[in-house]
Amino acid sequence: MISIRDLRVDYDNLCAVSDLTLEVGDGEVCGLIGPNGAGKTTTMRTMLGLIEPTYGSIVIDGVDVREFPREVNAIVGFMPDFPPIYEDLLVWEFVDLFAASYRIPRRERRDRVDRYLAVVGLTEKRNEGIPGLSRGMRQRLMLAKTLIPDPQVLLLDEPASGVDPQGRIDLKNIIKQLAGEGKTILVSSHILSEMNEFCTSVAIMERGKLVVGGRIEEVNARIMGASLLAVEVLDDTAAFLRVVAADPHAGEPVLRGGAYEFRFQGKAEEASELLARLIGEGVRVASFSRRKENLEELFLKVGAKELA
Ligand SMILES: Nc1ncnc2c1ncn2[C@@H]1O[C@H](COP(=O)(O)OP(=O)(O)OP(=O)(O)O)[C@@H](O)[C@H]1O
Repeated sequence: MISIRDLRVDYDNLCAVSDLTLEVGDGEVCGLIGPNGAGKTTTMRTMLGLIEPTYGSIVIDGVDVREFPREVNAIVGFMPDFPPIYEDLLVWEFVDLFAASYRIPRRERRDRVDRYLAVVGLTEKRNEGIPGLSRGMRQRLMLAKTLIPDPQVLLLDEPASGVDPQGRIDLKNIIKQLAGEGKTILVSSHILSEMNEFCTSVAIMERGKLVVGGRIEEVNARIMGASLLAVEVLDDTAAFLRVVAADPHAGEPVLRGGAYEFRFQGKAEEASELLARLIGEGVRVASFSRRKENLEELFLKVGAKELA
């Protein structure tokens, strides 16, 4: 469990994180999302006790980071965005090196190394050299290394950055599996498209501040509305606009690429009733589609300050 309260972090004159309150429970994957410079890395480094906060508290699994930074290090596994990697080792040797640094006895090490290579899907690469690994495989190797001490909490800083699409799917599945085992995971990204598939909650940061946060469904319901409707009408736009304006679930239509788009807070049945009313009023509907808004659109909106 991660619990951050009223966190503020300053670098000299720059406030990198301000008023950040965030909770991530066991078995949860929280997506820490924001553009470059939003404060994601600073937040993670502060959670590790590497940066002293100006004020606020961070408690991880009941341990206060400020008071007991060493204890926190035993609970948290951190994977930086571009971690150093020793090129002249074999895959298993790299993980074994870290197992040795955690003083895991030699006889237990082999099992431990093989277990985590299997978790990250690198068993087949066990005896290969690191230079031959793709960026995605390197990230998985770093994850195996991070998992060696069996941390309850994982902080993954942009793990998918520079990774190809298949590599991202692999990472996503591994993260899901780890959450399924009850780990608490905070994963940062500025690429949103795949985050909504495996995160249980999101915290969207912009210039050090949390702009929106909460469980994915709540964020969907609160901010994005249930769905987005796109309707293409042939002629009678006035009648169309009148019917939509009278619908309690519909937001204001905006003409985009020949179709009117608007947020719709109702269910599928209510969307279907709206379509029936439009047709009943003589509006010639050429197309009518309803889709869920995804996080990427939310992020664009957040960036565009539409939520103010
Ligand atoms: N060591 C430092 N000294 C001074 N300013 C810093 C330092 N590290 C980061 N910053 C500044 O703090 C702000 C937050 O940076 P941070 O790296 O936490 O953002 P981020 O969301 O992780 O971005 P990125 O995706 O680029 O890593 C930025 O304005 C950055 O320039």
